[in-house]
Amino acid sequence: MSTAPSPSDIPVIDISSPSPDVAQQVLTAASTHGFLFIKNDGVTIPPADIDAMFQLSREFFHQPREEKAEYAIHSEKAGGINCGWVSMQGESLDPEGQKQGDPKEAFNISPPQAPHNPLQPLPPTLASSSDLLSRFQTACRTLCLAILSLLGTALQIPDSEGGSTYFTTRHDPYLDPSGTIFRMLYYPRTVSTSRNENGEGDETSIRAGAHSDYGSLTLLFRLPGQPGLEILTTSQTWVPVPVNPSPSTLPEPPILVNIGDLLSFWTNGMLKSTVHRVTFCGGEERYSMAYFCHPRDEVLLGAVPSKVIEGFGSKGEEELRGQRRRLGLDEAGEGKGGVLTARQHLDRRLKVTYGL
Ligand SMILES: O=C(O)CCC(=O)C(=O)O
Ligand SMILES: [Fe+2]
Repeated sequence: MSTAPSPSDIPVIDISSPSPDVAQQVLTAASTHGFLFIKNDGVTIPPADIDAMFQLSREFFHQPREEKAEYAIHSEKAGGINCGWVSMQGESLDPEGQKQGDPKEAFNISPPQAPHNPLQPLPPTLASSSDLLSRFQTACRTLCLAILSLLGTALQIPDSEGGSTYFTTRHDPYLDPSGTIFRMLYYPRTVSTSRNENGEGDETSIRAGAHSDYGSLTLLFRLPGQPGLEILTTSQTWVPVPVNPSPSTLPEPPILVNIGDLLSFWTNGMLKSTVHRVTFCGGEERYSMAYFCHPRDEVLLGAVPSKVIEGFGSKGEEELRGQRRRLGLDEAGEGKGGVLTARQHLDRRLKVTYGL
């Protein structure tokens, strides 16, 4: 009897010497867990920059509310549709499962290297570290492209269709705008007191509601001693994902990567866009950072030309059905048959999240 994969099986993959074997390891993790750890090589995303980014995040979120509110998301000063500051309870990642929005704050920053994006005005605390911010986002992008290239290799996309560059060329922000966004997250210290009749915490014990990510890949940075992230396994149980799965051998926490909805659609459900959430787990203040990598807006999410995906066949259907349910696509009768563009998919998700 096969057992459901558990987060303790999420592999730590060293991609510093890319090879077909490494590519296969990435594909296997992406199609069983939808999550994988990438060993931090100390160069692509220097640990010192990760530390400096967390320090910057602390400084920013600890400022008085007015300083942040000036750049509130959807305000004129925010600088773009999904940019700027999200206040406590300003966002609901699981609108059906939660009465209130998530008890967290966020600040969304658009890519620095996209010439067609209007320059996003940043609050002084962040603007004074704009070099660090740009460098960090560029490094995140480099890592995402390396992973996308490995996926192209493992899926054996024919060279005539772009081979290992199939995904990377579709992510080039110089050609078109994209939904790529970098997000700093702050979960203030809060005491969860609500219990239901079974003694279980209700939705107030949730810091970020159950959701899957919207883009193609997400890089997630967390801090040791700040747990809370959980993934929903195929046996429908919530299991924590450690910050560092092998602290004795890895001095630096590896970088957590998860597959988003777009890559799942694109691969006919072979890659898993796994549902995850953040729980209180002690209720101390918590910081995290997420780099949401998206393809260019106009990219069509039709089938990727891959014999590997064809061979996977209908096994991805359940994954796709779950996604459609989460997105309300079946109920609305939307999106059936037609191939969505990356932007259409993102707009749909943002509408639900922010009630736009
Ligand atoms: O804070 C975390 O650990 C996860 C956040 C997350 O899943 C998200 O923002 O999409
Ligand atoms: Fe997420």
